[in-house]
Amino acid sequence: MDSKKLPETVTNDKFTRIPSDDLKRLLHLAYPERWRLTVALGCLVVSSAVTMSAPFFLGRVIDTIYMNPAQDFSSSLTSLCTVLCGVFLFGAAANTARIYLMQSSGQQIVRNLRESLFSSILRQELGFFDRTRTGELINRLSSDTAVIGRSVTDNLSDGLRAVAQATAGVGMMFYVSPSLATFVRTQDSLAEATQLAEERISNLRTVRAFGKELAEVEKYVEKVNHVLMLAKKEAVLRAGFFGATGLSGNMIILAVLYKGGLLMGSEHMTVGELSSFLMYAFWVGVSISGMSSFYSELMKGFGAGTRLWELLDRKPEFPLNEGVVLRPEQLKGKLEFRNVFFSYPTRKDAPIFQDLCLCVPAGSVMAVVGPSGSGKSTLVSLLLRLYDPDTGTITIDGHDVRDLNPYWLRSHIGTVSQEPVLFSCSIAENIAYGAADPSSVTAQDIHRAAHIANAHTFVQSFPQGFHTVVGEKGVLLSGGQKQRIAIARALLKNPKILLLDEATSALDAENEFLVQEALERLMQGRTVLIIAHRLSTIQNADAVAVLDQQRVVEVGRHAELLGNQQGLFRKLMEKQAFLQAAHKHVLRE
Ligand SMILES: Nc1ncnc2c1ncn2[C@@H]1O[C@H](COP(=O)(O)OP(=O)(O)OP(=O)(O)O)[C@@H](O)[C@H]1O
Repeated sequence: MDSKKLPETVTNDKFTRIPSDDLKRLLHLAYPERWRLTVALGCLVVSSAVTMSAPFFLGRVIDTIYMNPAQDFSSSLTSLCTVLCGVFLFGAAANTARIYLMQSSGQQIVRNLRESLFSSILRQELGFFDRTRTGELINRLSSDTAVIGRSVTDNLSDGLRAVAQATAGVGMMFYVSPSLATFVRTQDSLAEATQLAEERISNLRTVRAFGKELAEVEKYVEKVNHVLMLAKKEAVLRAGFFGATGLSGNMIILAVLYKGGLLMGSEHMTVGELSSFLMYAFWVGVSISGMSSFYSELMKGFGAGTRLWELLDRKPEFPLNEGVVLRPEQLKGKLEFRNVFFSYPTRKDAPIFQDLCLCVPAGSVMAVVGPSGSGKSTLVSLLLRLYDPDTGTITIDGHDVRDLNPYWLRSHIGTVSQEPVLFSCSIAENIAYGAADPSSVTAQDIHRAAHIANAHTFVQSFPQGFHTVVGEKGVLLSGGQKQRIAIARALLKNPKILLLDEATSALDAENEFLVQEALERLMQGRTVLIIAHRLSTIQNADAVAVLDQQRVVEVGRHAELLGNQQGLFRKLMEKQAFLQAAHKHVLRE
């Protein structure tokens, strides 16, 4: 059968059958908590036994009252009730302990799951993040993990109790399968809505700048309406199902009363026996609905699990911490791109580089220029091994970066980008982030780096100095200030190789001078690849590489390249000079 034609059936099938591998994985998660869970199960047995014996003993109590109306039954009633009271207290204590143990181990399992999931997410190659939405990952981390945690503990214990209390009614469980498929889809659309909200909130400045709040609210409303529609469908199915089970429970009790009444009339049954029977019938009803909701909860667990396992098991395309580590004296910093062909994994049909070659001698400064979109930033990503070339090699001192340990590689490459990303913590912590071991960085190290990066004065002028918290992505700082913090961070890393992306945004003259001076200090004694926008940077570089048509079309010193009348570099410079002149002209008017 062609399974492609039946997506719905396939989805339903996936969630109505209990996949044995998934069951194993769920149980495996619970393994570290086995002792606590075993004690909890013991408590469950005790409390269930007490619960199940209650109707029997309560029947006895009723019989004691009704069967001996003439005699004095108060002493036997008192002793029976005292014993029962003790038994119920014991049962309640066991139940309390069970709930506590189940909940705490559930939380522990959720915690462990979140830890491994987060580390698995952070290990993935960048291409994975190009394809996967942030909101979806956040949803996996927060809600799916909690669903799974509940399904291995709370639900498992409730479920076991339900199974123990009623062996009948297994068939009823399968009633719920349609509502399960609906549930899984509800979760997915919720993830979509969350993703939209997350992206817009984190980029609120852009939303506000374009005055798009209302439009964004409309988009979000559309998504949550979809969630609501699915949730309503689920509610109808649930309502129908639980309404039906409630009705069947009542019908059972009515039938028992009718038949029991007749039996009592013919003196085949005592009133106590009938009461016990009724209570048992009631319990069977409760247990059946308990079992069905257990089944649906467990299925939710499997649904969430399937998505989580995928993420947990996903092997990153390249390793994080394996490969060759060079000795410090082996690392000189010579960079070479040899016949590199590259396209981004999400856009394989759009080649960025075709047969690109470029060599940067150790300790030299190479400025890269080229039209927008020519791949300047991509060169940086390839050197950092955020992506691998499709063919060709990239080497550092003759070693293919694919053979080098990516951790080691990145720890010897410093980067400062146009819009440096700072974390929402203090300035001191942001600077220390550059060091291999931030906890060993002293306040003096931070102050020294800030001095060299021309950041010390402005940081000290803040009331809280280096303890000032910079806000999400550093929004509380100006562009030039962020750059200088990023330079201080790169200084603490002390890398052999520097990859710089010069800011295009116009800084005021003083800020520009301070950033420029800090950058020059940072560049000293290192191999530098700089995406250059300023004429002074291009003029001072040891060589300039011009990117165009998916390759390096010209390399040479600034003066040499300008000498080539037909060259792209000259054209680019003329255009820039023209633009600058036009800009000045506009300003003067
Ligand atoms: N993560 C990505 N996934 C898919 N395509 C990408 C990705 N990043 C960049 N691109 C594409 O690759 C091409 C080169 O981008 P890149 O950022 O390297 O150019 P650039 O020369 O640095 O541009 P600019 O000067 O405008 O910053 C562009 O067409 C861009 O759309």
